[in-house]
Amino acid sequence: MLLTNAELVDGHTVDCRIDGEQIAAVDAALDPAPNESVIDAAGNLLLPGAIDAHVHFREPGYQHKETWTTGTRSAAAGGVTTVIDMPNTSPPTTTGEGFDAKATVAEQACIDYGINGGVTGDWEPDSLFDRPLCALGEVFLADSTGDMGVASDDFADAVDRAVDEGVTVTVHAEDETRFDAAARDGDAGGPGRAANADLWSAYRTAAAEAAAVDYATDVGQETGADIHIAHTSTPEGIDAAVDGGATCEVCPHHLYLSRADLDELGTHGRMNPPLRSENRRRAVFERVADGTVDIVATDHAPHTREEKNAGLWDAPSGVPGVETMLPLLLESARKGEFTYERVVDLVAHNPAEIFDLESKGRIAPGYDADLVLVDPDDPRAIRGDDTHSRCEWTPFAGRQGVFPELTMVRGQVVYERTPAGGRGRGGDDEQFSDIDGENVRA
Ligand SMILES: NC(=O)N[C@@H](CC(=O)O)C(=O)O
Ligand SMILES: [Zn+2]
Ligand SMILES: [Zn+2]
Repeated sequence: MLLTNAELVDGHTVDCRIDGEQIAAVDAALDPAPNESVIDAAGNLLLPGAIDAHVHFREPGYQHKETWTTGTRSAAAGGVTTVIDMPNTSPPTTTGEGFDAKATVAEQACIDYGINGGVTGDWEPDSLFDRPLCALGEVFLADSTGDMGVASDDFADAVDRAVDEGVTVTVHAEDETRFDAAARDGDAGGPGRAANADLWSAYRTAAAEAAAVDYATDVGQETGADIHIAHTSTPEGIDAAVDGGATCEVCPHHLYLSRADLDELGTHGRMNPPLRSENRRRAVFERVADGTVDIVATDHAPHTREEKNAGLWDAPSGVPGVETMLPLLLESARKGEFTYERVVDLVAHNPAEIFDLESKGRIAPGYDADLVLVDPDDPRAIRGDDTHSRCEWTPFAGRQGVFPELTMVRGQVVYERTPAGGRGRGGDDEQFSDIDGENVRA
């Protein structure tokens, strides 16, 4: 197959030949071979498929929130060709058996994936490390969805083990002892007392993040482990990660939303770590734009609308995001808030490097043909009803995103939007193919 006249983020216009699952050649002009199928990509930007290094696809255990089928379709429609799935499912991915249960359902994936191993007081590292794990984590230094918070000793032991096994440790860094209990208990959300969603941000303090990042990076430096700090939400947390020799990620919700949005979002804006002040959001944005932050990943954490509509203290934490990450970043690039090269670093080059996805993340001969075509000048409104996640809502409703025209995984078109039926999203003009996603470690 030949993609012709595609523009790369460095401004070059190229033809790209795909042979089977890999990119065979990238050149200014390639002649189609007899019988070679040709896709004219003139006017489109050609990007490496995005790697979302932090998703919760909920299966096994919580299929009413998301499944591997709905989660990976949502990913494909958003230009994500590889995901790394987190262990807080049921059973949790903390034993060999737990891993196998997830590996079986993950075969429904229509994009490629990695499966992480989780750590709890009673995890079974021996059987777990027998399996083709992508990384360890997220290891929860504070409770979040799934109540998998670990004690410090267990964390340190797990990091030791990860060093022996040569895997990266992704850390959920919040220190519960630094939460502001008064913010919670001052408005316990009891009968008749509506708890304001902003109290979640007041409760799970910014200081709790920086303290936990310091702790995790200390353990990392003592052991020589590769520590990756998940979903950093504050400039202090990012700077602590960098100072401590760790890599870090920022989620779209901490880039584009702040406490100022909570009036509108209500409990749908509750996640861990929580939304921060507009000042902190801007400082986080700067660190993403200037390259301080290594990756953007979504922490795609779907819950049903019904679940999210419970009172503040009862609603589960987490927001979906796998489908809107690349579109939001491309819209920022379109508006000049950062460069297209930066976008590709954040969602392709850097995650591939951090998580040792050797055949992924680049448009070059020999790499997997995980590719996305977008019309960079055609943003659309984001709507919950248009997304393909089972939860069918998004905290980014009303914002603009630049969505893929076509997404390809290892040379197979998995998602395509055809202009024929008018170019609205979510209509008959979208097509998915049920290709067989593969475990990146298997
Ligand atoms: N981020 C969240 O608020 N929730 C995540 C868990 C997590 O990443 O902490 C979830 O699985 O729901
Ligand atoms: Zn987390
Ligand atoms: Zn998470």
